[in-house]
Amino acid sequence: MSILIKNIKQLLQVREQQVDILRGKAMANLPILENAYVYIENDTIIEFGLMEDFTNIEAEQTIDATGKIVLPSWCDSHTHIVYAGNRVNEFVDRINGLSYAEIANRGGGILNSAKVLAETSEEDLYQQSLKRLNKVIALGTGAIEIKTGYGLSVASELKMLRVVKRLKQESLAKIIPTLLAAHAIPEDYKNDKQDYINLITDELIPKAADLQIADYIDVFCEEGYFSVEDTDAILKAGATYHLQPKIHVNQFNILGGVALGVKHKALSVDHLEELNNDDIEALKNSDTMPVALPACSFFLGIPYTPARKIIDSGLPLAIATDYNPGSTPSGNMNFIVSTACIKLKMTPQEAINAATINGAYAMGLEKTYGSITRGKKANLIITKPMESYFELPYAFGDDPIDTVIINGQLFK
Ligand SMILES: N=CN[C@@H](CCC(=O)O)C(=O)O
Ligand SMILES: [Zn+2]
Repeated sequence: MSILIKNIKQLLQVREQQVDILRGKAMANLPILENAYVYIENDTIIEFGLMEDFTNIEAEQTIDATGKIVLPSWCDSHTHIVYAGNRVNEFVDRINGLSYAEIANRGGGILNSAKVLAETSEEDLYQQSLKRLNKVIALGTGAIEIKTGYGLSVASELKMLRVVKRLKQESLAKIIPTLLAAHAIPEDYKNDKQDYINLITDELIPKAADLQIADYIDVFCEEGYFSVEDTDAILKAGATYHLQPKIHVNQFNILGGVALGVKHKALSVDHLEELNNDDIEALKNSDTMPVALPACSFFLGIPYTPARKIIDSGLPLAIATDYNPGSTPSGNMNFIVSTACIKLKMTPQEAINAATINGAYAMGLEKTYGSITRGKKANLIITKPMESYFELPYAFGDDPIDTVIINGQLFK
């Protein structure tokens, strides 16, 4: 199958040379071609350029993108989209004054999702998750990380990983599985946290590694969940099985998880709603990507990650949805890009870089996704007609997308 997209008003994120990561000031540069074309064959970007340099290419399908913007599909590097049911009652409880922590302390929160997931068949869990996955692909996401963490037992965590594996096999989108068994202390272990940690390090990690069913390891390093010492032990066990960390840190409290993540060569440290100078210093001269999750801040009413401080310190930044039933029941990357501009004070150029190339980096996919580069995967968004790409973040809450191409195939 070959597709030619012609008369593109603005072609965004055009990189002649491979770029792995954008840090600091480099995030302000979003390379664009005005009045351009892209040619794809099967699942690969073959050629692109200006219409004035276009010499006829015979394609099986030609799309006229007059007045429209084309860009690489979004790379969402942090989600929990495999879950069962929802937590809409807790949403109402929070409106009525309870905090996220108070709900969790009453046995709600992650434990509530774990209980429902345990009672849900694997097939049902797959179908519920597939619906969400297809919804976010139609919203422009072409590569997505999916975490476990609502299993909290060997059997249920493996059930979640099998569901992610099936999504990965059956979807056109690129899917990256992460083992987040250390998401909360299960009810049965509430007085024996160490026993649960041992179960993760001695049983679950070796099993997941043996099945080659997880690419990364995650821990929720937070008061009331896993301490820095717990996180250290779990990441050490993960390293034995070559599972690189991508961890939840600094969502509510600064415990020292950022420096710990850097010490363990984490691919990313995510959340960072709370961040101090020691954290910034720890991230300098590292290859760890800070990841902001602005929709979580929006939904919970907690501080936004200080993106300006991060970028102005010369660090890179990625943005992701955190799609999950408790703190972010939305996987709309278009909204994330808007929120990054409106609330994190990122420019449209920085936000789009954070949601494409840097998002790809935060999943280890920077060589194959995240930019319009010859040889990369043909995952593209064609927008509805607009004056300029600034309208993408500006018209927040709109669905700006006309067509989605995933792996060289028309999805929407
Ligand atoms: N903070 C930990 N995990 C999720 C929320 C999980 C939940 O509430 O179900 C997050 O990233 O926000
Ligand atoms: Zn999360």
